[in-house]
Amino acid sequence: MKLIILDRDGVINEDSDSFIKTPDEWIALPGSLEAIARLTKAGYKVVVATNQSGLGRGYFDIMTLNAIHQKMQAAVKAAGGMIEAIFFCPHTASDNCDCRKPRQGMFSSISERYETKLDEVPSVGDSLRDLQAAFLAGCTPILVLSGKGKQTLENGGLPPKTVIFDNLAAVADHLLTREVKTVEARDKTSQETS
Ligand SMILES: O=P(O)(O)OC[C@@H](O)[C@H]1O[C@@H](OP(=O)(O)O)[C@@H](O)[C@@H](O)[C@@H]1O
Ligand SMILES: [Mg+2]
Ligand SMILES: [Zn+2]
Repeated sequence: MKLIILDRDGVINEDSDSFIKTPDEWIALPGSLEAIARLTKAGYKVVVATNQSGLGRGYFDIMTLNAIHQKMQAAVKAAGGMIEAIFFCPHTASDNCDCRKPRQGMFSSISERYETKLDEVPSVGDSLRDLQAAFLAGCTPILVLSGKGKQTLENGGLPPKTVIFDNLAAVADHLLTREVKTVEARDKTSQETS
């Protein structure tokens, strides 16, 4: 199974220091919807894992979060892609839950849901906690420089194996080009041995 795990704010859509509190505040980042469509068409299952402490803080309620995600799903579908599932942590840091990144609770849930280990699964984020949760879950941490990504890079301390791309479109380019090269290499090898 080809799986990719995406952080939401700062990767798919613009982030805000005052949180994304309404559907109107949800604005897709340039190229992100098309990137999800390309990954979908290439056979990737696209899953979102997002910290949404705004719920626990009372900045918005679950109906509003669902409306934000309906808008995101409609935008992705209109671009020709699909988000298979959205996992979110509603808690604040003081709740000390297991699902808030950098803890890996959401990643364990994804592994259970899809009955697959997450070794080397690409996991894209703009915050250090996204990368830490991904690394702990055995994924390949991918930092994008959109959202808080540039600040995350400047702050340093990235987990081992982290790879860095400008944005989600560049991540899709990399993953899909790598696949073509793999196929070409396989074809070349099979031609040489035939
Ligand atoms: O990037 P993802 O995980 O999709 O979502 C991040 C949001 O839940 C919010 O997370 C908050 O962090 P705290 O929860 O206050 O530490 C802040 O960083 C906000 O700017 C941000 O919008
Ligand atoms: Mg983020
Ligand atoms: Zn949680």
